[in-house]
Amino acid sequence: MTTTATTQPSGRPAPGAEMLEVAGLNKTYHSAQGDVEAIRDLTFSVRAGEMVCIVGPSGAGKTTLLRCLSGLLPPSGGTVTLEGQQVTGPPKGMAMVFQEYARSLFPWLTVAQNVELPLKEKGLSKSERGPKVQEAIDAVGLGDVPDSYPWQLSGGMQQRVAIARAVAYEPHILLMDEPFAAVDAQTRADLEDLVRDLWKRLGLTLLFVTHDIDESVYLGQRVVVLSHRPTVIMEDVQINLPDERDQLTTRSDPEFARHRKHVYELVQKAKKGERPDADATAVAHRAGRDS
Ligand SMILES: Nc1ncnc2c1ncn2[C@@H]1O[C@H](COP(=O)(O)OP(=O)(O)OP(=O)(O)O)[C@@H](O)[C@H]1O
Repeated sequence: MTTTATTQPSGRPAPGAEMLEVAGLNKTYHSAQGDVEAIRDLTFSVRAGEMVCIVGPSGAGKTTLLRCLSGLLPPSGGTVTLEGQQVTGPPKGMAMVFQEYARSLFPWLTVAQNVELPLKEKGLSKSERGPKVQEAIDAVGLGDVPDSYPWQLSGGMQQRVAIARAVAYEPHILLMDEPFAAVDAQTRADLEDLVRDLWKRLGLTLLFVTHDIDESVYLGQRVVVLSHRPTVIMEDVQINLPDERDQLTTRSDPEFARHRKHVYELVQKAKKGERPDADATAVAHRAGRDS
């Protein structure tokens, strides 16, 4: 499919333009212990400015998927296309935030230096970097600790640094891999609101992987539910909640409860090994053919 890439002054595609296209993606790991088919046949797309969450049972292949999307792992088949270009290595317009903030920040660099590093690698001059670093640190509420070292900060604050670093880079798409799994519940709620706020204010395109069903419904405009391994899509669920969300009102909205129930049931089915109808039929055909 071709991209109708009308771009904005920032170089990002205009909202609604095609951003990420995953077509027939599959991934099988080969090892001495045998082959592991992690991803079978994934097709979905993300438009510029969308917030898409991905949930699925443990071991479904979420990390494998993100690694294929970010060009860190070659797929066994199918394609990943970002802004019309096939992904064959880490793409320039992509940033990632991982669960393990402690490992992703450099302990010998200050908050500001951690945020600045990718901008140096991008080739920006010192005078260009300064305001972008300040803006990103302010945006995540760490404006008063630019000279602290990561190990002087709480877990939630460290994850804010990782988010600031990703945002300062001005990625066209931001991938987040269970970014709040290691922080306490209150901090997690604050960080969820921070991500929604940054997404809206900065016009980010976000792909957010989580184990947490409530979190996926609270954050996402869509929730893509993955089946058990080998992974296919169980359902791509549209979340019809207002764009203005907050922890109290949104989570007590009957529509939130309805979506939550639906996604929960899908994940339970996935855990039991149920598959979407089309794939189950294909598996039955394959079994019949092979017997
Ligand atoms: N390097 C590897 N070699 C062989 N198998 C692997 C490798 N990495 C992952 N797998 C297998 O691929 C499947 C998917 O793993 P993956 O880590 O992508 O799942 P996940 O959904 O991210 O899991 P979790 O939610 O528990 O983090 C699992 O069965 C896993 O054991």
